Amino acid sequence: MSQLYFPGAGSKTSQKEASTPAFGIEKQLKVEDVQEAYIEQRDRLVHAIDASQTILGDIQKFNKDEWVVRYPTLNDASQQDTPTSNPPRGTLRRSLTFADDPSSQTDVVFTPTRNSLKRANTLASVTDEAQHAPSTEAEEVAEAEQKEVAEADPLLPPANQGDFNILRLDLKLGPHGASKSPSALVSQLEKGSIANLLDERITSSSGHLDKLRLRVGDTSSKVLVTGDLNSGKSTFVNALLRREVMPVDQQPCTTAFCEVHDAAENGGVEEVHILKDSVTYNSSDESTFTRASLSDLEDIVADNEGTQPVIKLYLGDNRAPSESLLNNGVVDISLIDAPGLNRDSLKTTALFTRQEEIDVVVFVVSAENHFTLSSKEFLWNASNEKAYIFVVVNKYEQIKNKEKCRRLVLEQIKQLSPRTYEDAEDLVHFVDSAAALRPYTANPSFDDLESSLRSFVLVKRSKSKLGPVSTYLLNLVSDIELLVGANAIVAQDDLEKAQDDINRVKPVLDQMKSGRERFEEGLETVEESGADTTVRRTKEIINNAIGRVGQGLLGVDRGISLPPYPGLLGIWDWAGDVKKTLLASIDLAVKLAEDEARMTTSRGVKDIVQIGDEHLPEGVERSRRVFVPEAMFSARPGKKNGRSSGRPSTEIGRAVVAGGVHGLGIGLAQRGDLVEPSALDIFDFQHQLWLHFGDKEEKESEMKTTALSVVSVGVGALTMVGGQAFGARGLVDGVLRISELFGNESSRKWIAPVVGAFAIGATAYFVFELPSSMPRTIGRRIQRSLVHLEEGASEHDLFANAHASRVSRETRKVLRLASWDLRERFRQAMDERGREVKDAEELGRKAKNALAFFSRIEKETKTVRDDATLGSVV
Ligand SMILES: Nc1nc2c(ncn2[C@@H]2O[C@H](COP(=O)(O)OP(=O)(O)OP(=O)(O)O)[C@@H](O)[C@H]2O)c(=O)[nH]1
Repeated sequence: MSQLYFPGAGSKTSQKEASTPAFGIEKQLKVEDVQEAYIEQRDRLVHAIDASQTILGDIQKFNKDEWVVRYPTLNDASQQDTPTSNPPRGTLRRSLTFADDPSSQTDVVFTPTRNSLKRANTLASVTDEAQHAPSTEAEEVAEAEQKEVAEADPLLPPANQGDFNILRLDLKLGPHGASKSPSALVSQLEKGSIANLLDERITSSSGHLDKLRLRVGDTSSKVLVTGDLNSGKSTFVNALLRREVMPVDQQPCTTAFCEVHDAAENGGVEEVHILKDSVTYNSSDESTFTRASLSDLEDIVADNEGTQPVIKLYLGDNRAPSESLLNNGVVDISLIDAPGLNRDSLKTTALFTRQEEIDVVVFVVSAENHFTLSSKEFLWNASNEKAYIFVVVNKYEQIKNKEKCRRLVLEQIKQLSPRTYEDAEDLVHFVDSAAALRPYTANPSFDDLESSLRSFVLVKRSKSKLGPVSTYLLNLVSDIELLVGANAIVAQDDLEKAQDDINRVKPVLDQMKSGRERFEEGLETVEESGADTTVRRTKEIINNAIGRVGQGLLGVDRGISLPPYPGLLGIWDWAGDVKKTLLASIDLAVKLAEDEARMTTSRGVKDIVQIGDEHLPEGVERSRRVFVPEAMFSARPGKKNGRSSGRPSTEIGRAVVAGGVHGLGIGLAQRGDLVEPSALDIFDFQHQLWLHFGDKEEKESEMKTTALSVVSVGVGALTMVGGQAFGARGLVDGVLRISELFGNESSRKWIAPVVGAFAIGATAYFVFELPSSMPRTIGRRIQRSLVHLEEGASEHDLFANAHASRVSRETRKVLRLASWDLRERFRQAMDERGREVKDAEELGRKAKNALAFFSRIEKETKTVRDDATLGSVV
C-alpha cells in the first residue's frame, strides 16, 4: 500500500505492517495491486482531464454567449451574526462578494465534503440552509475537517478553501500590487472585463490540462542513480541489471549520464545511442544520435570524460517481469547512472533531479566513507524536491562494525532527509553491489533492496505522475464549484427578481392592454362632448342675446344697462350709445359663452384627469400641466397683433367686451362700422313699411329711395340733426331742399300739407315712441347684420356660428392637449411596462438557463472529482 512509503498519510497499522518480516511477499503482491490501480486511476484521470476541459470549454462558451460569469470572493463572515443565522454543523459561514461589485455582500454557508480526500465545495445562501449548530462549533468541525484533508496527503497542497487556486485572477491594483483586502480589488472593473480575464485564465488552465494529459499518458519512469564519486553507482546499476554493462573503475571515471532502457523500447536491439547536443532525441531519427555497440561503451565513456554526454543504453533482460526492474512488464523504466558528485557535476545532477520525469532518486553512498560534503548538500536539496530518497549504502560487506555504521548513516539521513529516515526500513538499504553480481550466490539483502526499489519506483511513479494531475484537477474542480456555486446564487437571485418583476408588472400591463380601448373611447368622448356642448351652448347664448337685442333689449343684462334717454336734442349721441351698449351686450354674451366654455373645458380636463387616474398605473407621474381657464381665448405671446397674453377681454366703458380684438377679432362694440350711428338707426323706414303695409319680404335696402322714404329720411334726419349740426336755419333750408325735389307746379300744391302731416306725425313719433322704438330699431338692425348671410357665405360665417366654432375650437384644443398628454403618458407607461416585462422575462430565461447550466456543471464536476481523487492504493 502506498501508505508504506508515506507514513504520515497512513494509519499506525500500516506502519507496523511495514516492519513485519513477511513484508517482502506482501510487497510483491502489492506492486501488482499498485500497478493495476495505477492503470485504472490513470484512465480515470485522463477521463477527468477530458471532462474538465469540456466543462471549461462549456463555461467559456456560456460566459461568452449566455451569461457574464461573475468572479466571486469568499471572505470570513462578518462578526455580527445573529444566533438564528448560525450555519449547520460541518459548514463554514462566509460572505460572498463579487469582484465587479465588492461593496455588496451575501452571507453564504460553505460546505466542504466530509470525505477527507475529497474537497467538494458547495455554496448555499444562508436562508437556504437548515440551521442547527452554533457557528463556533460548526466552524471548529469544518476547520478540523480541513486540517484532516491537509494531513491526509501531505504531498497534495491543501486546497485553499473558499478561494480560487487555479482560476484565481490577479485583480489587485496599486503601485505595489498585492493588497489582500477585497476593497483593493478593482471595483471599477466591469463585469465584462473580469469575465474576459476569467476566460483567459480558463484558456491557460485548459492548456495546462493538455500538458497533464501528456504526463499521465507517458508510461516511462526514470530512476536517477547518483551518489559520491566512486561509491559504486555503476556497480550497483550492473547488479540491478545482473550483468556488467556499466564501466567500473577504481578510479573515478563516469562523467556521462547513462540512461539504461529496456531493449524492447529499441525494437529488441541492444545498442548504445549517444545523444547529440541541442537536438531533441528521437530513437527513430538517426540524425539525433550516434549509434554504437554495447562493447564500445567503456571507450565511449572514457573518450567523453569531461563533456558529460547523455548516452542511451538499450539492454535486454531475460529475467521474469516480477524480478526485473527494467523489464517489469508494467512500465518503461530507465535507470540513469549519473556522474559521481563532485563540485563540477553537482549542479548538473541537481538540475537533473528536479526534472519532472525523474520519479525516483537512488542515492548511492559508500559504507566506508558515509556522506561527503557535496553528497550532503545534494541529498538535502533532493529531499526537499522529492521528499523521499532511496538510499543505497554500498560496500557494506567490508564494514566490520556494521551496527555502528548503520547507526551513524541513519543518524545522518535523519538530518538530511527526515521523511526518508521515517521510512528507513524500506528506503535505506545496506548492501554490497559487487557481491550481488557474483553468480550463484544468494544475496537476500540485495533481493530485498530490489523488491523495495521496484515497489518504490512503481508507487512513486503513481505519486509523481498521477499526484500532481489529481491535485490540479481537484483544485480546478474546487474552483469550478466555487465559481458555479456563487454564480448559481446570482442566477437564483436574478430568477427571483425576474419573477417578482413579472408578478408585479405583468398584471399592470395586461390591465393597460385590456383597458386601452376604453381609455381611448373615454378620451374621445370627453373631447367630443366638450366640443359639442360648447358649440351648442355658445350658439344658444349668442343667439338668445341677438334675439333679445333684436327686440331692443340688452343681449345680456348682467352688469350692463342701456343709457338713459337724454331727450330729443341728445338723440344722436344717445343712438350711438344705445347701439354701442347693445353691441357690447352681445359681446358680453360672447364672453358669457366663453366663460361657460371655460367651465365645460374645465370639467372635460377633470374628466381626462380622472380617466388618467383610472387607467394610468401607480407610480406613473401625472401631468404637471395646470389648466388655467383664464388663459383660454387669449392671445398667445408673440402672435401678430397680440398685445399680451392673459388679457382675455377689453373694457369698453363698464362693459367687458368678450372676444375683443384678441378674441375673434370682431369685438362688436369696437367696430367703428357698427358702432357709428346712422339715420336708419333712428327710424327704420323699411321696417315701418313692413309693419304698416304688410310687406312680407323684409329686405335690407337702406339705399333704395322712394319718395316716402326720402321724405321720411329727410324728416328724420332733419329732426335728428336739429339743433345739433344745422340749427333752425338749416332746418328750413332742408325743407326747401326737399321741396326742390318736387320742383313742378302740381307738387307744390300738395307738398305743403303732406310735409306738414309728416312733420306732425314725425314729431309725435319722436316725442312719444323714440325712447322705446329706437333701441328696437337699432337692435333689429344689429340682429339683421348678425344673422344675415352675404352671398356665397356659409352658415359658419354667421356671428353665433363663427363664435361657436371659435369657442369650441379652443375647448377642443385644450381637451385635445390634455388627452394627448395623457395618451403619451399612457403609451410611455405601457411601453415601459412592456419593456420591463420583456426584460424580466429575458432575465428570468437567462437565469433559468444559467441555473440549469450550473446544475449540470455541478453534477459533472462531481464526476470529475470522483475520477480525480486518487484511490488509497495509489
Ligand atoms: N567491495 C566492493 N567494491 C565495490 C562495490 N561497489 C563498487 N566497488 C568498487 O568500487 C570501485 C568503484 O566502482 P564504480 O562502480 O565504478 O563506482 P562509481 O560510483 O560508478 O564511480 P564513478 O562513476 O567514477 O563515480 C570499483 O573498483 C568497484 O569494484 C561493492 O559493493 N563492494
